[in-house]
Formats: sequence, C-alpha cells, structure tokens
Amino acid sequence: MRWTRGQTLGHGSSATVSLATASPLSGATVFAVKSAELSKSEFLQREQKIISSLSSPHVVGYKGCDITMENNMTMYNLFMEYVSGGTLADATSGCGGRLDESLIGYYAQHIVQGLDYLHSQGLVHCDIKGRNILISEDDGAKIADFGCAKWVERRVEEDKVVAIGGTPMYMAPEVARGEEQGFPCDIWAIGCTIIEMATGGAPWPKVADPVTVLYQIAYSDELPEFPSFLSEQAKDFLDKCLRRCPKERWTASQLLKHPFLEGSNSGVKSIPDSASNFSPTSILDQGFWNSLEESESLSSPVDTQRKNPAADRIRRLSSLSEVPSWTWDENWITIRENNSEDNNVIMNAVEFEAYMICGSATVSISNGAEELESTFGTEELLNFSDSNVNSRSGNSIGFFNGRKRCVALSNLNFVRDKEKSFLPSISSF
Ligand SMILES: Nc1ncnc2c1ncn2[C@@H]1O[C@H](COP(=O)(O)OP(=O)(O)OP(=O)(O)O)[C@@H](O)[C@H]1O
Repeated sequence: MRWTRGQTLGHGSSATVSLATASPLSGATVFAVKSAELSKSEFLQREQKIISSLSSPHVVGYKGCDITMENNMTMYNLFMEYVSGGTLADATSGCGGRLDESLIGYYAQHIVQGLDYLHSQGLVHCDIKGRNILISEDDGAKIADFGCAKWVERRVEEDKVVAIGGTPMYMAPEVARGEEQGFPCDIWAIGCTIIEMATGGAPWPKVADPVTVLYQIAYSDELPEFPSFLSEQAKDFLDKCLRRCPKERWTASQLLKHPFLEGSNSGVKSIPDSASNFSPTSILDQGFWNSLEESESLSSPVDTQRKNPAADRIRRLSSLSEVPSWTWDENWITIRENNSEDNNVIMNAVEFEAYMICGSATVSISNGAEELESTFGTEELLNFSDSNVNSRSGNSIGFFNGRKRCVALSNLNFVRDKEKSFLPSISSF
C-alpha cells in the first residue's frame, strides 16, 4: 500500500503516532501510523502481533504494518484506525478537568466492555489510564496502546522480555510489589481512571514522586480517595474496582452488570473539546519527575523497612537534591554528554549505582570509541565503576530497557579530574 505521513498526533516513550493517508489507488483512507526505528521496534512489533489478533468496537482497530525508509532511517510502521476525538485525558481537561457523571459512566462502560473482551482473549492490558483511551464519535471510548499488554496463559517467547510494567499512579498493589500482573490489575486501573475523569487529577494527588507512590500503593493499607461528589452508585462501582486484594475485585463481566454502568446506556455522545495533555504518562514523563520531592507521607517507613529491605533501598536511592538535566531519544536517556572538546566536563571515570524496581535495563556507557554494557534486573542493584571512560569527547551514558518503564536509578557519580562530583541521578524511565 502506498501512503503518506501527515501531522504528528502524539509521541509516546517508544514511538511516534502520525496521521497518514493512503493514495487513491490503494483506496483513499485516513489512518493512524505508529512508527519507530526498525532497530528499536521490538516492542512495536510485539504490539502489532497483539492488536492484529483483536477485534472489538472498544479496542483501537488494526489496519496493517510495513517497513519504510525515511530520512535514511528504516522505520517500522504499525497502522491503526484513526480515532479523531483525542484521548480521554484530553477530553477531561477540555471539560475543565471534570467530566459529568453520566459521561464518566458512558466512557467507563466502553472501557469495561473493551476489557471484558481483552480478558476473554486472555490478554491483560496493564496500562489503562486516560491517556491510553481514545475517544471516537461513533463508538465512544476505545482502548489503545498495547505496549505493556501481556497474555496471561500463553508463554510466548517474546513475553519473556516483557517485565511488569505500567504507570505507577495507576498500578495495583500486587503490581507495585512486583508479585503479579493479571486481569485484576486492569480493574484497579479502571477505578483510577474513573477518579481521573471525575477530578482531572491523578488517583494519588498528594504524592508526586513515583517511588513514593509505589511504596504507598504497595505497602500501605490506603486506597485512592473516592471523589465525595460522586453518586453512591458511582462510589460503589469504585469500591468494586479498588480493592487492595486482587481476588476481591470484580471482574469486567461482573462490572458490566453493575447499576452504575447499566444506568449509563443513555447514549451520551457529545465529545468535549480536547485541551492540553495532562494525564500522568508512563514513568518517563518529565513533568512527573520534575516534581520529585522527598515525601514524608509514608505512614510507617520503619515497618516497611523491616518488612522489605529493598524498600528501604529504593527510598534511600530516591532522595534527590536536584533534578538533573537530561535528554532522551526514543529509547535512550542520555544523562550527560560531552560532545565538544571545549566542554569543561572531562570524565576521567564513571561510577554509579542503579536500582531497578521492576523490569530490566541495559546500561551503556560510551567513551566515543567503545560501548560498555551491563544489564540488570528487578530489585537488583548495579554498581558500575570504570576508570577507562576518559575520553574528552563523545562521552555519554544511556539507560535502556526497551520501553523504559518502572526503573529507579540513582546515585550517579561522574568523577571529574579525580574529584567526585555528584550528579543527582535519575530515578526513572
Ligand atoms: N489510533 C490513533 N488515533 C489517533 N491518535 C492516536 C492513535 N493512537 C495513538 N494516538 C495518539 O498518540 C499518542 C501516543 O500513542 P501511544 O500511547 O500508543 O504511544 P506510546 O509510545 O505507546 O505511548 P506511552 O509512552 O504512553 O506508552 C496517544 O496519546 C494519542 O494522542
């Protein structure tokens, strides 16, 4: 099929989504194309395998895939139906940050229908949130972004590379503890998304930093606060989603029979004007991290430490005094670059320690001539020290875990001229 790339619709951590048109010969149609460089498209190809097997009015539709050469780069492209109404997060902010309860019920019904379908296929979405729900004039809400999704039963080869993932604010307790990520985690995330639709904010608004949020979700007895202005029916629905014990959460098919959804068949179809994106994105979102601050909101850090020394470790590693300036491309975060001979920063050695909350990461350090790589996994502490990184130019350090999710990395030290200078680290991607 011949097609032309149009305007950019959105950027994610792993790919860029653009509008596209097929040439009249191929049947003039408009669709969306999600693209990544072929060499970095492992997760996009995985997403293609998943969405090509799905068909539901409440799941974004698959239209094909191809490989193209653009600006000397080989691109992998995944074609999807174009959903014109923006994301649910845009819709919420376009309505002043709070959707009407009938509209919340209307969209919630579609999300639950979409999830009921996915779960019946044995698929867990793992990243339900306002930014991953698209709004269509005809079908209402559609679930998108299957980059974190996983088959529950099937042990397919590629699933080995998909670690526990998602967005911390929306993570269920068992996921935050790194125990399991099954169907009930999507149900918890529906509860969080309803709070997002009702308040325009995150389910844990008092805690800004993702590491503290993960603690709170994982080890406290707390639940996100239910918006007081919601009806008793809506609160009861939230109660069925937001149970800390996954076994106590209702299933998607049970939720479809809940009066809150049964009463929302009124056919609300007005799509509010979209405004700016504000919904917390994956752990990569710069704004999310810019608000990092050491929070004292953990009810009992001592208890947590006793139960879990790893938790203490994360807590200690997460204390930052200032936010580093970094840039990233599709799959890399470059922490510090030294590309110019004139640059004052001369790295004579590099040392850091990094701690993974979930998943795994490859750390690569380049001195311009060679790359040194090291991979580490969930709850592993990586100590890296190399005195051979001494080039005056081309030094960079990158952290890569394919989709850059749920990683805490800390205490990054560059040693300049034998004097240690503390670069306060990363806690993310
Ligand atoms: N089919 C579509 N139609 C219209 N817009 C879309 C479509 N798919 C994605 N978008 C837009 O592109 C953005 C990024 O898409 P998507 O979430 O799939 O990318 P991602 O790289 O997986 O992002 P993330 O980092 O959140 O995982 C969406 O938030 C949305 O604004």
